[in-house]
Amino acid sequence: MLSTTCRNSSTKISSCLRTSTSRRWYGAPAAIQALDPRRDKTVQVTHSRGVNVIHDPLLSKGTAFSINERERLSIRGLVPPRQQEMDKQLLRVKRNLDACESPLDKFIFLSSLQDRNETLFYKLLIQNLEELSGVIYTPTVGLASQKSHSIYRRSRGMYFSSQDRGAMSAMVYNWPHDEVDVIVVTDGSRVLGLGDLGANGMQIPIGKLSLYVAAGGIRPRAVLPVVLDVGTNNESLLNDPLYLGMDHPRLDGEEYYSLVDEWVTAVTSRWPNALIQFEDFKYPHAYNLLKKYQNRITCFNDDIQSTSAITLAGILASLKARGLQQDDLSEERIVCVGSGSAGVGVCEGIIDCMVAQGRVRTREEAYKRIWMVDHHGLLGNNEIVDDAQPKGKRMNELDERQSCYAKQDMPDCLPLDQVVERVKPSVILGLTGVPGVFTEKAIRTMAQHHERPVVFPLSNPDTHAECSAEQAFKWTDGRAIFASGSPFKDVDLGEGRYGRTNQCNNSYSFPGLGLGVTVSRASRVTPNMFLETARVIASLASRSQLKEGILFPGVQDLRNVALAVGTRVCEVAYDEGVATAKLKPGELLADVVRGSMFIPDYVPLVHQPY
Ligand SMILES: O=C([O-])CC(=O)C(=O)O
Ligand SMILES: [Mg+2]
Repeated sequence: MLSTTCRNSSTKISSCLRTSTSRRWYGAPAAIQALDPRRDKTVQVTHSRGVNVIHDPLLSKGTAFSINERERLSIRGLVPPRQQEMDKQLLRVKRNLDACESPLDKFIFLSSLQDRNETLFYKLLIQNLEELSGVIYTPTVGLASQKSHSIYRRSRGMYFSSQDRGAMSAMVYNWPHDEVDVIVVTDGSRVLGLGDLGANGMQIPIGKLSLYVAAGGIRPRAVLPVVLDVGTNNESLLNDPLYLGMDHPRLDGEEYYSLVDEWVTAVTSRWPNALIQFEDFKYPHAYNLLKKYQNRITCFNDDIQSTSAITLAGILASLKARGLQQDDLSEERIVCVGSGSAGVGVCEGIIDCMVAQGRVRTREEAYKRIWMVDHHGLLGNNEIVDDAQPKGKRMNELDERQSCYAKQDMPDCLPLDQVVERVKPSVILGLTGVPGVFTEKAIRTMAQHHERPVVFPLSNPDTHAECSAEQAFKWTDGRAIFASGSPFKDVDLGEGRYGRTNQCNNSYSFPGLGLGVTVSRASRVTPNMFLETARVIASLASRSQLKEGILFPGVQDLRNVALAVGTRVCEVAYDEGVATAKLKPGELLADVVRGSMFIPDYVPLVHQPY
């Protein structure tokens, strides 16, 4: 467990790392260092020349090629004569970006920059992470996904579709890079809270992987965004002549699972060490795939597991903010609205934590602390007659994961307002994808019973949040502890007081997780990695920040958060015996992790003939 004594977020993160690594040290993984020319800041070697260098976003320096490089790489005369360093380039791209009128224009501009010059793109992104994560990631990436087929410029990543059956093990060799550390894959069936967007879902893996690089320090050439295009049930996309995905309804059942299986076999045969992140798969496919693969390959599901880690971190931090014991979650009364992959995943993480804290004896006891509500109402007992809903309406739809939460002493399908009235929850979580589901009545009722009600509308993008920050603070007289999946501005409460908003998004958890898994070359992603991720993040805000309702460091600090999480995940990997990177004694683990993080600086580019 990391230190909880530090004060401000950046000193806190670094001293947490010291505390963490003082327990043990590991040597630098020589094999890993040797793979990346950027880590030791020496040179980058390429077989390419001329326009192939200028047009390769991983090699291109735009106008920053030196005279020497221009000569040796045969690009003399192919770029303007003046050599311009990165600071000037940054000035130009930032000005152009600021001139874009809409967030979608900014998205298109940044995608084009990423396609021209990844080093510059990542420098700009890291320097402006808070502002730009809202463009390349939620909320704007949601709009960009909806419009992806009409704003399409250039392909990024790989598509595997229903017409590629039998060809996938060959297709994976079409990807130009032998080293792939992280793959983010979606079938586009539940893109954020926006539903089925088919092949347009590609923008999500691209955005996630941009954060893997910017925050998690994974190398740009070692990431692979993937869409499994199994069709779409989105009629308006199917009828749109510009749509770029397969024009048939979604495959399901055996047809679906065998296609995913062919893909998993193909990618793991070419890149056996890569971490696979399943993203935005609809329930129950998300769970079925996780169950099938989590003990076979290095993989996890972002919406189930890393959303769970950050939400747990938020609840743990809120305990401290409310002057309660962080190591006792079992006194909380939690209403979770949403029973899909994220809802169930978040609740499982909370249950795991309650059990790990040793305050409940069994999981059954822990389930009693969570009331789950779906679009029908409470998951309750359909034997208890309630006029509000016809008896037996929904119970048989629940699977074994959801039915653990069904309350035997309350009527099934009880509406949210009545659930809140009866339960008097301290925490309400929204994972529905349905905007406005948190009613004024429900939140006001919470505020009557709790000094600081914890209100987390977590659905993305912001237009799909269960309530806005403004509503949460208005309905609680400014007393809410508020966190949302997508960013909301702090709310001016008057008289110099502000309602502080937190972004409780898995972007706080997955980059560090991927970093730790990559550096340790963990063969499995284990439940403890998520629990420890939550604990690390929950320990990062200072006492005074917590008092104000600030639960996490800001988005601008995501790189430091990833470093703290990555270090802890590495430790867990070695402790649990799943790490496979061969380490020699000599360095602190935190230094190894920090030293492995990609930094977007130009290094001399050297041509090497084949
Ligand atoms: O992408 C995000 O912002 C968080 C996430 O995984 C989701 O909402 O599906
Ligand atoms: Mg997601």
